[in-house]
Amino acid sequence: MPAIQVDGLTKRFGETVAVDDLSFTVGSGELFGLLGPNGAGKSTLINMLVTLLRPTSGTALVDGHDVANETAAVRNSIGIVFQEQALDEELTGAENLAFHARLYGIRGEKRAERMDEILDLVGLQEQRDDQVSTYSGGMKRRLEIGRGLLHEPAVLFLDEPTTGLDARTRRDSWEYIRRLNEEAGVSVVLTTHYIEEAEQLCDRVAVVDDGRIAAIDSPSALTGAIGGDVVTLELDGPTATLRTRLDGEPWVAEVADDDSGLHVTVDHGRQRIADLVRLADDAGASVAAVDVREPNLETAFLSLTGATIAEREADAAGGRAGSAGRTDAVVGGEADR
Ligand SMILES: Nc1ncnc2c1ncn2[C@@H]1O[C@H](COP(=O)(O)OP(=O)(O)OP(=O)(O)O)[C@@H](O)[C@H]1O
Repeated sequence: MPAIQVDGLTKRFGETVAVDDLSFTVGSGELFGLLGPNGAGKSTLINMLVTLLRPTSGTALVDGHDVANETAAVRNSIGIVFQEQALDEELTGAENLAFHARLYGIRGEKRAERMDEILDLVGLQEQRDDQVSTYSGGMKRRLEIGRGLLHEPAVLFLDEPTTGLDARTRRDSWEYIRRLNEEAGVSVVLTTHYIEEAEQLCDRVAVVDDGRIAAIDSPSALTGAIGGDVVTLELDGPTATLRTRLDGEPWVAEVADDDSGLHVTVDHGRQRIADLVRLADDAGASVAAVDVREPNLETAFLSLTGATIAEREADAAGGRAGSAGRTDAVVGGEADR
């Protein structure tokens, strides 16, 4: 049984289509990422999957349970870590876990055992009796992740799990997330707007843009699909002859030009620089500068959506400033239906 099966899932807020007719499957045991800029619809999607928002249309099964009418079963099958921290800072790490375990009806010896396992898994055994207010940002995040795993959920949802952490702590967090995915055997669905996080951590990534999935595949397949490196030649002199010559070269996959220069797509860009400079010389154009961009998820995102994540976020910030319509209380009124 897949961890998640989504069919035609849609969520509208008035005129805004936050999630637009999505269909995809997350395999059991998979570490699955939703990558997209702020405002792409990732949180809305997650909130429907964890039963905090009712879909406008479409269906979603989590661990085989329907999010629209098997709310309790879905909630028992999942762990959630939200963007905003939700720990009691006055309590110790162990007390935070114990409180949560009680909520889930985990009692007696079982509770002590499970807490021990979790504290080992997230590397907080030594600090279990320290007050959470003394924890670093990374430790707090690990405690929250551990808490989400206490009741042995089939699927763990992490909404922007490393936002606000410094680069080093972010990398450490990836280690823990990978470990719990492997050791605890839990399927993980995380949202991120960090390209590197999706690339380094996820088995498969859905590129989400404007409520839709632009592509879904492993990071290497997504980057491979753009095909080759892009060598940009900044040129002095006419470029028409050079363009024609390049079009005739079997090792050149594509040529495009704009104000910044001639963009030549080739395999192994660095090894082709000498050839490109020679061809330019022969064609009467001299090369003022060369730049090589090797494909990564950032360039894949760009080629799939026509903009970088940063550009999309700037657009969204502009749009948001202009509309006062958004209510941030995503669960408002819908949580306890
Ligand atoms: N409760 C709401 N009421 C009205 N509009 C909403 C609501 N929640 C989200 N939206 C809109 O739906 C779109 C998707 O938002 P969503 O929060 O899901 O994006 P996101 O990718 O998760 O970004 P973020 O990381 O900022 O949460 C945005 O245009 C947003 O303004």
